[in-house]
Amino acid sequence: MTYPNPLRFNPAYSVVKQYFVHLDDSVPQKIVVHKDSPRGVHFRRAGPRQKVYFNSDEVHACIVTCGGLCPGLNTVIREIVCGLYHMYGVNKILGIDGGYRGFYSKNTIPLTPKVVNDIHKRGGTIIGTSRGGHDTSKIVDSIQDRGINQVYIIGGDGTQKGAAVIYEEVRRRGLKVAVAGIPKTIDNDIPVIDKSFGFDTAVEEAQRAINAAHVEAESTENGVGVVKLMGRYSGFIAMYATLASRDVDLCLIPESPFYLEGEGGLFEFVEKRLKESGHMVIVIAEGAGQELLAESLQSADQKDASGNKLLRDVGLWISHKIKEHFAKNHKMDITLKYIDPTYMIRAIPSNASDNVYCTLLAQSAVHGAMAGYTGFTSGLVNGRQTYIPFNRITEKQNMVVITDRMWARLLSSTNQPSFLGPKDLAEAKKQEEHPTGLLDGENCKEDHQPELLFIFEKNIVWSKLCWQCYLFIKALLKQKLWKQPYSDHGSLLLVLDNDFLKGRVRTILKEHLVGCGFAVFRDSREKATTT
Ligand SMILES: Nc1ncnc2c1ncn2[C@@H]1O[C@H](COP(=O)(O)OP(=O)(O)OP(=O)(O)O)[C@@H](O)[C@H]1O
Ligand SMILES: O=P(O)(O)OC[C@H]1O[C@](O)(CO)[C@@H](O)[C@@H]1O
Ligand SMILES: [Mg+2]
Repeated sequence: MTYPNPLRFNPAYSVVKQYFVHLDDSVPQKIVVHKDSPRGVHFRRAGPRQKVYFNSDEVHACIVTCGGLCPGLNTVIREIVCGLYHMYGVNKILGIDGGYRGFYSKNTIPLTPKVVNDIHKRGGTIIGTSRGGHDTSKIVDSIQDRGINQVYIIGGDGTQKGAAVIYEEVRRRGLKVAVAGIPKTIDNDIPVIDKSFGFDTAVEEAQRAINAAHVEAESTENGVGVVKLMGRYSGFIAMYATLASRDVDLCLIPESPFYLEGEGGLFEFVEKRLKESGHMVIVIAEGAGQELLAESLQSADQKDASGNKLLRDVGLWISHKIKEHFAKNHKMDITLKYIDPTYMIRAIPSNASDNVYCTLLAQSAVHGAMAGYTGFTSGLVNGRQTYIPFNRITEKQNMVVITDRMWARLLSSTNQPSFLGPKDLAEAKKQEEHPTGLLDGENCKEDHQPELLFIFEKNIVWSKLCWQCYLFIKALLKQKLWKQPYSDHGSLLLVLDNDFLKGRVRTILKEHLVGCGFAVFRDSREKATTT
């Protein structure tokens, strides 16, 4: 059963030409394609439909926010409530208190346009958030018992995985419930979408910390300012904040391994830059260099309630290491100031452009749910609002591709080392002279014909590698993280003791190495597999 969309009588919208989105409208995921390449994945274009699946009176909606804070959460809540109320005449809207566990352990919070009127001016989330506590069957019981038929779930990669499970359970029970996600990630680590809401605000706020570090550094002789920014596995905030600032001399992100000692190392660069300019600023993403920390601090791995690895403070660690190096070698007297603005950056309200972005995401989610779509995340793809199936959002992580132009821009703006040795650079040059045509890491999955290859110790087929894998393996070799042997195959085996690195390695294995045709051993007893 469908109903005419009540928006057709809305004076604000009824004058818009072609206000309703055609059912067949779609948005391509890849916007730059070659002449003869296939059309690729397309997503449904978001927006109001001629017909809606829910009669406004029967809608009972709820909103939940999960995971860490992000600027704009309150704006999204506000705009879902106002969108449902003003555009569709829905007035039964509940806030779920404190994340997923709130479905079954807390009272709900009634939400009206009046309650949410001013909340976009505040940071945080008025309905609270949490990690852990995802009990699918209790959550869906609660949805069923309360008669909820639209569930709006705002959160990061973990939350969207949780939303996908809720959607499956709702389907299994045959309930008439729309499950809609809104992607939230200050780290910008959700794939497919152009960028996440709150990201611009975070980058803007990071400028204040970088400015402070710069002022401190340039006011003393050999002043070093270190700023730690968020970015568990993806260094986007650090990269964009660095590019925006122009005062940063060195940006370190999880995707680009580095080392401290010796030729081409970090200490050498710091010394050089201090000699040249008398001061320097280092921006470091919290997930950068975790493998180096793990080597020097042998403490047990800890996890948060959602199972995310708790990171060690890399900012504190690197500050200590730099001070220790210069003190030990009596090289020069330095003054180092460490600034950790991480929580300040995510606890603020969203800026003007993020507010508009949040409004579009929220309204798109509302239009989608009202039209009867479910199991989707509302997201901006190539500048267009779309509905993205959960599995596309949860299957991989968005990471900085260090062979993309953006990272190259950063390297050229900071003039920092790439942390590749002379031999690596010679290899890299060779690759440039005989390119495989796969300079964009993203392409390697599709363009390489997978064939079963083992990684032999001295015989890695470099020409088969995409740029990302090339740099990655080189960095691992340098850090001696490949361990011999898996003798019956004569192949190298990657043995990593540290959980964090395993996570990163797994992502790169999945995204790139397998795409480049490598066989991957899951553990020493398993057979090689190309999946
Ligand atoms: N695989 C999963 N299946 C079901 N629920 C999950 C899964 N992963 C995470 N969750 C749930 O999603 C919620 C949020 O997860 P998490 O704490 O990892 O934050 P997130 O959504 O990834 O956001 P952030 O950007 O802050 O990391 C938690 O309540 C957690 O229990
Ligand atoms: O201290 P919390 O709340 O667990 O959040 C820390 C993590 O959350 C994030 O901000 C993602 O939301 C990461 O950048 C960071 O590692
Ligand atoms: Mg997450």
